Amino acid sequence: MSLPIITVPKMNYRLVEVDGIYFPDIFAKDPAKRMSDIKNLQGRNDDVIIAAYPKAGTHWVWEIANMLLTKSLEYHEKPKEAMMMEMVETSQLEDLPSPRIFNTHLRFRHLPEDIISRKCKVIHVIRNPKDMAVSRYHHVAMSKDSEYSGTFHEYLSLYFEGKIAFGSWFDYTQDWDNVIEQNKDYPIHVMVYEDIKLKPTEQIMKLAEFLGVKIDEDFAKEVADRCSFTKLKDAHANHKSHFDITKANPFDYAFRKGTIGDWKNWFTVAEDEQFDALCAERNIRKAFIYDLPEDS
Ligand SMILES: Nc1ncnc2c1ncn2[C@@H]1O[C@H](COP(=O)(O)OS(=O)(=O)O)[C@@H](OP(=O)(O)O)[C@H]1O
Repeated sequence: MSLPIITVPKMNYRLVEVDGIYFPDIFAKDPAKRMSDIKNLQGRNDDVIIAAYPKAGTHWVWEIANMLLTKSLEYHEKPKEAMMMEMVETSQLEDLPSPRIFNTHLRFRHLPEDIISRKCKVIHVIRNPKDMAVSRYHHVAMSKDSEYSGTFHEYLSLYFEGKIAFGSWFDYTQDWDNVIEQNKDYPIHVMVYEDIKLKPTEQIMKLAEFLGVKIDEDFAKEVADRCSFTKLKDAHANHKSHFDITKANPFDYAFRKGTIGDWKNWFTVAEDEQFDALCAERNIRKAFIYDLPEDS
């Protein structure tokens, strides 16, 4: 069966529509098979999944979770397979040592059935969607996979329409919101990028509790420090192999700026209003649209 394919203007890769999301055709020759292989992946009770829309801070949370689960402040060279579970053959995921921490941009319904039936812990990371739009634009403009040659404003139109990898932020957010609402007995811990940024120790303590890891506040402080933007960026500069896919500085898009509210430097007033109107139209809950107070 041939799947709908979308060619995105000024973007190197094409998007294949599989089960309601747009899958970049560079990740897999047969995206439908990849999605079905993921569904069939054998789980382990201590698997952890970090699920987030692109640019929510997935890799940051991965480092924090890894330090907590291993109770170590060492930087772990992230296995390529842990980058995004949908980016690699599932056979590579099977061999990873425990505890496996998988990153994904997929929806809850796409996750491995065995992992879900074991009630493995899921961390759902959210971030101000306007900042994610800016961050994603830089990613696609810098990555040699996408080599996006449009302007920020052209990209933002695609973002509003959802014609981008993994689909619309509005759909993604509503989908996860419904899942959390309807599966109250499933262990899903929501982390807000801005909260981690502003109160890292508190957020790390809460994550440790969710993961069932006993730590004291001093350890949480040390994890926060080791995972600060500057230190993580430096650490990853030494682990080049995972981020060597860009044509410019290979680390610029993975650890670009790490700030709250950069969208104000990029959105026009009209775009800001359009985005807010779409949020209202789609009944997106305020909790998903973090913003800085006016006077900050
Ligand atoms: N330690 C720390 N502190 C604050 N911010 C951080 C940190 N680490 C990563 N980042 C920022 O997170 C953005 C990348 O998000 P993801 O890891 O989810 O990207 S991806 O979807 O996996 O490509 C990207 O955001 P922008 O800087 O706004 O582009 C990264 O810089």
